[in-house]
Amino acid sequence: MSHPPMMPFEEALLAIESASPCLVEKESLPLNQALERVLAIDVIADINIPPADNSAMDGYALCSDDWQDKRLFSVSQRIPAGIAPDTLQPGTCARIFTGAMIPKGADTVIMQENAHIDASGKVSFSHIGSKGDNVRKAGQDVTKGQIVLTKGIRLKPQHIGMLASLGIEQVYCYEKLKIGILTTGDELVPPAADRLEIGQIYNSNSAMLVSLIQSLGHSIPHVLHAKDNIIETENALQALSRECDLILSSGGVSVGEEDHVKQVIEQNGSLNLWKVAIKPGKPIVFGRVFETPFIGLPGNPSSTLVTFHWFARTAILAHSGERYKRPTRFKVQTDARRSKAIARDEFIRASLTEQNKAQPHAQQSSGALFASCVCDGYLHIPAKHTIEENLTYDFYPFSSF
Ligand SMILES: Nc1nc2c(c(=O)[nH]1)N[C@H]1C(S)=C(S)[C@@H](COP(=O)(O)OP(=O)(O)OC[C@H]3O[C@@H](n4cnc5c(N)ncnc54)[C@H](O)[C@@H]3O)O[C@H]1N2
Ligand code: MOO
Repeated sequence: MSHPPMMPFEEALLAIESASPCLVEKESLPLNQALERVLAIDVIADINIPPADNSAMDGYALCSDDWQDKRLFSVSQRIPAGIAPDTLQPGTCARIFTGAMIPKGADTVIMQENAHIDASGKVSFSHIGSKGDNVRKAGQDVTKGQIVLTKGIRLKPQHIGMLASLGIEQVYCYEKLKIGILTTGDELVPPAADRLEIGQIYNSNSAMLVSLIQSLGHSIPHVLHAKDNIIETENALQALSRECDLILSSGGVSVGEEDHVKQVIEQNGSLNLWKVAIKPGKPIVFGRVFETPFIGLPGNPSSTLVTFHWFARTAILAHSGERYKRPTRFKVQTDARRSKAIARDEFIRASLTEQNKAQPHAQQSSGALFASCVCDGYLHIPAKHTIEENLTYDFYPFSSF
């Protein structure tokens, strides 16, 4: 029996990165609801930040050319933050406070720790530093007309702060994606079931997929489960397609006659991707069913996790308008050795030692989820590579996803 060639990991990833159009519209949100939402427009500054030259210190503003050692200055005005100062009288200084506007005619602020006030209230300065010291120039942070935040970023607290400092209180974000989840399998019962009958296991992928999607900030209108038959699978996919922007499933995508997801997609949509050279997680379906974009992940829980991290997450980011960046990685060595090279890119669940070496967990079965609970991330062994102590490999911490 001949087997179709597997699709290389990198090729599958590129295909998903380039073929996932944005599926959602923009909505306007007040800043207090915009945290972790995806920005739908470029934000251009229509003011300078700071708007005017201002003092970085509590002290005295003067014209640096007027300074001489021991020269006495009279204090011609007092400038707290929030008021418009007068032009500085030549040869004088102004008492000034942090954040207050620098008066015209002054170019430098001397902090009060370096000022000496005599009995008559005149001030001299032991040293002045350089011209411009302690003056925060208008626009030094952001210049009017500058693109400050770009479309596609996920808004973090510092972005919200920046928007507020531009005077923006409503911002356009992409709507959340509505993602439907389908798990499949006769052997699965919900974790709430009292006890397992012979042959049964708890449905762990359902809760795991829900939380993976929650961690990306999207909504999950429906979570369904179908027994291993065409009718239930088809009904569930049809129901999900009515209310969701995207459907994610686990299980039923292998080659056995009990694997119905693939068949239902073939009859009611289209398949784009099939058998990726990745371990764990070879069988993946990427296509459309009843007009709705669909990603079918393998049912083995570790395969579900790995293929979610690499493929579903990538597609979800793109479909939700979020700019995609490959997960952060760093180079590590490993104590492990393996002279045999395999044809698939491997994502080995591994811990980092104090010497920053990756130590693979002993149990790497695609059905075994425990390793990913006690490890730090994935050690990536590219296809056709052996594992050797003196070579370096990419390590992807789970927090990168
Ligand atoms: N003859 C072949 N058999 C298999 C192949 C193959 O190429 N030829 N590929 C294997 C690989 S690799 C994987 S991965 C699985 C993928 O199978 P499916 O995605 O069709 O998943 P199922 O068969 O439905 O289940 C696999 C496994 O995972 C357990 N499972 C499924 N759903 C859940 C869930 N929601 N929660 C917890 N556990 C779940 C299920 O009980 C099975 O043990 O196919 C191999 N076979
Ligand atoms: O790679 Mo499969 O995904 O071995 O379980």
